[in-house]
Order: sequence, then structure tokens, then C-alpha cells
Amino acid sequence: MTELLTAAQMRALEAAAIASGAVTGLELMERAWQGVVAAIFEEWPDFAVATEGGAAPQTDFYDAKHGLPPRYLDQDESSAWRAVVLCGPGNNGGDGFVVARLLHDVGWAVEVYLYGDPARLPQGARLNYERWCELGVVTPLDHKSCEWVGTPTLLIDALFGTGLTRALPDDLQGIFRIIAGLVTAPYHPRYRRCVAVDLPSGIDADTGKCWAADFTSVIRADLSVTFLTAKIGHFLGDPFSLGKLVVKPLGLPGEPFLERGFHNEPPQDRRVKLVDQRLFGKATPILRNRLGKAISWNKFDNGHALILSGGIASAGAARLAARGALRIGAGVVTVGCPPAALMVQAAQLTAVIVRAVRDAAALDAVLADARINALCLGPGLGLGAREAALVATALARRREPRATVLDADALTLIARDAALFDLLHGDCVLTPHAGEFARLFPDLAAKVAEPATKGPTYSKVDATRDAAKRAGCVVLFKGPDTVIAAPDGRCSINAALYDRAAPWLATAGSGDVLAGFITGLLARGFAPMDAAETAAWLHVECARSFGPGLIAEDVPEELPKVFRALGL
Ligand SMILES: NC(=O)C1=CN([C@@H]2O[C@H](COP(=O)(O)OP(=O)(O)OC[C@H]3O[C@@H](n4cnc5c(N)ncnc54)[C@H](O)[C@@H]3O)[C@@H](O)[C@H]2O)[C@@H](O)CC1
Ligand SMILES: Nc1ncnc2c1ncn2[C@@H]1O[C@H](COP(=O)(O)OP(=O)(O)O)[C@@H](O)[C@H]1O
Ligand SMILES: [K+]
Repeated sequence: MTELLTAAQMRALEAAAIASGAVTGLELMERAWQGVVAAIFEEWPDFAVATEGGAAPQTDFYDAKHGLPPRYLDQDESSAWRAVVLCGPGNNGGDGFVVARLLHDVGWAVEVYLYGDPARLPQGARLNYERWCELGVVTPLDHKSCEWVGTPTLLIDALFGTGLTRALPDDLQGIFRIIAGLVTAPYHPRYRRCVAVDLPSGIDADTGKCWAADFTSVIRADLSVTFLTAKIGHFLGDPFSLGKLVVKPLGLPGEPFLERGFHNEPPQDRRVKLVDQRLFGKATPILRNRLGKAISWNKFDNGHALILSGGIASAGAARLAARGALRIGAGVVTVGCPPAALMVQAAQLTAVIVRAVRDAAALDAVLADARINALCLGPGLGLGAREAALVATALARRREPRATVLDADALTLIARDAALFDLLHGDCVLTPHAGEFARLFPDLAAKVAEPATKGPTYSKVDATRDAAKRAGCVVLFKGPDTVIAAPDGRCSINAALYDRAAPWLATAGSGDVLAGFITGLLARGFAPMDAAETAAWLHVECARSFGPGLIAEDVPEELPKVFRALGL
């Protein structure tokens, strides 16, 4: 998996690299802008050479004294393409000045705006500001000049990056709103692309929250170019304002640390990983074996999962979970249902065993079979006294606690009854969506929902971590940015975003399949955190492999194809 960084961790790594003498701050900035420009030209190769308009018109027609706008307003289409670079008061702005220079060198008509006092720019940014001043003017960015930004072919947002840690002042909020409105207005044919340096200005790099009034006043990017590795905030909040995310190396001596972990590892509860295909890489042969190539003598070597079903009307949800558990590799899957639903379930299920589980006493008897090593309660279970007793029985510690997934109705029951919550143990996995999370942890959900007005802000990562600690078990908080946390502080994000976007996965019943996937992996002996991460990643892979039109029933059926593609 890939490490995601906080702004502070990124700064610490940069500072360590500079202190070691391996690189200077200016060199880092050079590498950053090289990365930005390379990413722009890779994304839009025709941007590498400006149009045939010949020499780019210089931007020396800004009349500061009279506050006249630059002449771009009457620039005709045959002249060089117009780029506007918005620079901020820190190193993000420093990157902007250099990008401006390079675009100018390849023939763009470049206009540079600066928010802040040039005399107070940090050293490297100041130097690049001065270099730009040899080529063109810098227009102070204020409520008036921001109107002149207009609709350029290319807008570079280098106002704020990882250094934004407090709410934007009112004047800046107004400026943001105006520019965001200008560049996203559909009636402006000239507007082509917007590139955010590091991340769209206004977004908190740690939490993905928005320091502007709201996400509509963030300048939406088509491309965000970040450095070294993505930041946590790239995957939370409203990642749709980031467009495509590209990570460019900085050539730091310790860069391979991302493969191995930090040299000076921060504590577990300060690290966040991105779940990715490295789960199945060479480094994890055990995982590969467990999923695909393990030698088993009989089906019980691969575990026996028991999934409890609700009554006739809601029995389908458990079937989806059962199919998921079976496809992901549980050796045996049993659906336990109320006697009245027996016929319905038996008529629908073939490879899955069906048995009646009338009540908690019946469940107790079923659990005497020690081969049943993973349970799943919740999908379509129901919310009555019988179901609450089933949850209590499944969680009771009289016997060795079993790996147990609690989803859907089981989460609502636990939220209603503190005694049930107290029965949670370290082999449980809770899989709430946002509504269920708010029922279980109302205070944490309220903190996540708070707008960013003063730092430090509180994110879905923070909330999931706190929830896992409080529950004493793994919590998987669903969404396009699924966050998974363990009570010991381990935390990861499984993102269905950017090149892994699969919005069609938000379809009725897909969460039931996910619960089944986790249960199946638990049955195969995966530890709860590994099971949750692996299942969440495969769930999205199935959706991507199938494509739009997916319904929940398709998700488990796509798994063999995904396994084959992984070489399992
Ligand atoms: N530090 C380095 O060596 C490198 C930094 N890089 C770039 O530098 C960025 C980080 O630079 P900085 O740490 O200077 O931070 P930023 O450039 O993101 O912003 C910091 C500046 O914004 C001001 N500011 C913060 N919150 C504000 C608010 N609410 N309203 C108004 N002003 C506010 C601060 O006073 C400071 O002047 C990264 O995002 C990246 O783009 C890259 O060039 C790679 C190398
Ligand atoms: N925009 C999205 N892109 C990708 N996956 C999503 C998106 N929104 C939700 N999901 C995923 O879809 C599943 C929905 O589960 P859930 O909310 O429990 O619905 P249900 O109960 O109907 O199955 C979860 O795994 C969640 O992470
Ligand atoms: K930016």
C-alpha cells in the first residue's frame, strides 16, 4: 500500500532532505514545477507548443496606476494561447512563478497574478518571482483584478497548497467565488483547462475540508499535480474538485521510503495508507496464497461462514452476502434464516447451505459447531427483539469470540443498545455507511460535518480512527472514500476515485456483498483489518471490471475475472 502524508509530514520530509544537504529548497521547487509542467504536457500534448500566433504577446499592458485590465479581453484566437497563473504568498505561489516562466518559454501569453506582498514571499518563491519579473508583470490579485482572469485556455492555481491552515479572509473568499464562477461558466468557449498545483486552493491537505465558504467557491481543477506522494486530503471531502490526480516524484534521497515505510516511522496512529494493488504484490505472497493458491485438503480448510438472514421480504440481502463470501473463497457458507423463510431461501440457493435459526437459543446451538469460524449479521436482518438477541448471542464471549461482520440492521441495533455495543470485541468488523455511522457515533459524525473555520480540522479519517478505538474493533466507514481503521490506530483509505472511480457501485445491495466479501476472507483466516482492506479493494475492482450497468448480483460474479487479472 502507498503511504499518504499529512502536510506536516511532507514538510518534515522536505526539511530533513534539505538539512541532510542532499537537496536545496530551490531545487525542490524546481523539481516541483518540472513535475507540474510535465504533467500538463503529458495530459494535453498540444499545450507543449503554443498556437501559431508567433511570439507570445507580453503581459505588459496592465496599467497598475489606472487599474486597467490586461488586453486579453480583445485578444483574438489567432494569437498565442493565454495562460493565467494565480500565485499565493507561499511556496505554492513560488511553484506558480516558475510554471509561468516555462509556459512563456514555449510561446504562451502568460499573465501572472499575486495574492500577497512580494516582499514577504519566502526566499525561493521570491527568487522565482524576481525571475518572472524579468519576463512580464505581476498583477496584484484583488476583488477588481480577479475579474480580468476571464476564461484563459489554461489556468494555473498556485495560490495555496499544504500551507493553508486557517479560514480564508473574506476578501479572498470573494475573489475565489468570482474566479470559480468565471472559469466554470459554460458559456465561455475560450476556457479550456485548470491545473491545481498540489491541490485546489482552499482545500485542507490533511482533511479534504474546504477553508473557502464552500466547495462551489473552490476553483475546480481538471488536473491536480502533487509531489512525492498524495496527501490524505486528496482522498477525502470533495475529491471531485481535484479532477485527475497526478503524483510527481521530487527525487528525494529517501523517496523509496514510500515502499518500505518511513525511515523514522511516525507512530501507527499518525500514518494513513492508500489501499492499492500492492496488496497483491510480491511482498505479500501469504495473501496471494490465502486467496488463490493455498493447498487445501477439504472445504473446511477454507473456513465456514454463517450468514444470518431476515424474514421472507428481506431475505435477498443475506443471499447477496452469502454469494460474496462463497465467491471470495470461504469453503462453506451457510445462511441461517427464520423457519418461515426456509423455503424461499432453499429455492434460491444452491451451493449455499440453508438452515433454520428460529431464535437466539437456536443460534447458540448452531454455534456449537466449532468449524463455523466467521459470522455475518445485518443485511436484511430486521430490527426486532429476536434480531437483537441474535446479535447478543453472536457477540457473547462465552465461547471463543468468532470473527464477526456487523452491517446494516445489526449496526442500528447496536446503536440503540449500549449493552450490545459493549459486547463488541477485537474480531469484529463494523461496516457502516454515513447514516449508520452517525447512528453509532453521533458525536464523531457531527465533528466530521463541521465546516472548517478554525484549525485543526477533523476528518473522516480521524472519525473512523476514533470510532475503531471506541468500539475496540475494525471499522470500515463506506463511501467513495472508504476509510478503514483498527483500534491500534492503523488506518487506510480505499478510494473509488480518480482512475478508480466506479460510481455505479452505489447500487442497492452492493454493501451486502461487501459484508459477504469480508466474512468470506475472515473465514479464510484473514485478520480483521486485512480482510476489510482486501475486500474493499476487490469490491471496487469488481465494479470497475464490470462497468456501468452493474447491479449488486453482478459484483460477486465478477470476482473470478478480477482474480484472474491479478494472476491468482
Ligand atoms: N517546501 C518546499 O520545499 C516545497 C514546497 N512545495 C510547494 O509549496 C507548498 C507549500 O508551501 P507553503 O508551506 O509555503 O504553503 P502555501 O504556499 O500553501 O501557503 C502558505 C502561505 O499562505 C498563507 N496563508 C495560510 N493560510 C491562509 C489563509 N487562510 N488566508 C490567507 N493566507 C493564508 C501563509 O501565511 C503563507 O504565507 C506545497 O503545496 C507545494 O506546492 C513544492 O514546491 C515542493 C517543495
Ligand atoms: N460514489 C461511489 N463510488 C463507489 N462506491 C461507492 C460510492 N458510493 C457508495 N459506494 C459504495 O457502495 C456500497 C454501498 O453500500 P451501502 O450504503 O451499505 O448500500 P446497500 O445497503 O444498499 O448495500 C459501499 O461499499 C460504498 O462504499
Ligand atoms: K494550489
